[in-house]
Amino acid sequence: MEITLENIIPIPLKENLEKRPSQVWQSKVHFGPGTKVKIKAPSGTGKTTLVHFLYGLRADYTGTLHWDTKALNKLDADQVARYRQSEISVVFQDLRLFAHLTARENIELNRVLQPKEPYYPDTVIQEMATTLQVDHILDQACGICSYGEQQRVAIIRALVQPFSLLIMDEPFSHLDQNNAQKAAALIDSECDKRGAGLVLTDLEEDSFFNYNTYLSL
Ligand SMILES: Nc1ncnc2c1ncn2[C@@H]1O[C@H](COP(=O)(O)OP(=O)(O)OP(=O)(O)O)[C@@H](O)[C@H]1O
Repeated sequence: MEITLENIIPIPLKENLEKRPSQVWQSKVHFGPGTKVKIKAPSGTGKTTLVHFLYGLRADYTGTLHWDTKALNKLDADQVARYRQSEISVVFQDLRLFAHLTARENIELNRVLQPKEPYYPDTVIQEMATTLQVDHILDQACGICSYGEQQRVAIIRALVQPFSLLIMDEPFSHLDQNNAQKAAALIDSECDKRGAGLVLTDLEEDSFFNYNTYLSL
């Protein structure tokens, strides 16, 4: 899928935006397959706001946001659900895991929520968890996992479904360099396997991916 933003202004940030330039807000921007985009911006400039707009969770903006050729606000609930099942995957900054479900159950929900076959067999959960060193907490409730463990579970959850665009909001904020490197390598390989695009927001620069584009907010 392609996401196109045209002249988007978040209503809560409108006054601030009049004081500073941005390469995303009040511009025309495309996100789509095959392109890795890094959005580096200081705290409070709207990274999470942007991710919520892109995923269709918030619409308190002016301007237009298209998923492929349709304005997001013209898609019905079924169409939005289908995109989220098979085209767009996300790692939220606040992760949005179910605290009372185990790590495996959280991941499994995403894996099986497919109209046809799951993209991957369930054995892939164990493989990815071993790669990211969270296999020992797979059967533990997410609510009692450390934030860094939960972050890796949320990353795996995003990777077990099909997608052509992966959006991640500060996905490595609680990972040490070694674990962030492993997670990035797994993400990179899963994106390349699907020919998918990546949009990653963060406070700092990183060398985890070969970004095609860098944008400021
Ligand atoms: N639903 C909302 N309604 C009104 N204002 C909001 C809403 N969500 C966020 N804001 C405000 O918009 C600004 C940007 O918030 P946002 O969480 O998008 O920033 P961020 O760049 O992700 O920050 P951080 O790096 O600290 O996570 C903040 O000043 C915040 O208070």
